[in-house]
Amino acid sequence: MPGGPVQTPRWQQAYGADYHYTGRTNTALPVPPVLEPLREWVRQSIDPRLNALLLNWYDGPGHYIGPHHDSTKDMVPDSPIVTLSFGETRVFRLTRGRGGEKELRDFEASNGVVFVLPFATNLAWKHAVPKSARYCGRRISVTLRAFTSGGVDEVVEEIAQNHSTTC
Ligand SMILES: O=C(O)CCC(=O)C(=O)O
Ligand SMILES: [Fe+2]
Repeated sequence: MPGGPVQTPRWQQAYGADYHYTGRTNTALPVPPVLEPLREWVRQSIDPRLNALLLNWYDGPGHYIGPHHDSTKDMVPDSPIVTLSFGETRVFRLTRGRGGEKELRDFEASNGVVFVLPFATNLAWKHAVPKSARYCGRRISVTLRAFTSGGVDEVVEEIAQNHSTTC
């Protein structure tokens, strides 16, 4: 159904800035306090421009994300995509090319691991978190991206304005 709800084989929620992917939008909620320390740590340790969060929950063998490039619409040029992994260990897979020419790199996304995907790598390689019958637990990934507009600061500003009183 064009523009209507679509099944996603995992749970997903954006915070701070709407997240666009494959023609769809995940509408953002304000960043909850529980995620602020993660956002701050990533901004201080990796890149202060990272302003938007996306959470993915993978529950059991049926949940996955297929090979894709992250959309760079509204993304700050040359900013990295950072992924924090929590819970069940999964494979984070990079692929490039097709058929016999296909290159594949698997990384272990275990609890507490941080991946930094440079902007150019996202353009050159697809990434995926494949499904497997051996998964029985839950993995939560927190990804951070830098968007030129609609970032966390604007959301915070908007909330402040909506809740400001004149008296
Ligand atoms: O869960 C992950 O590690 C990857 C998530 C992802 O690729 C995405 O949200 O675009
Ligand atoms: Fe992605």
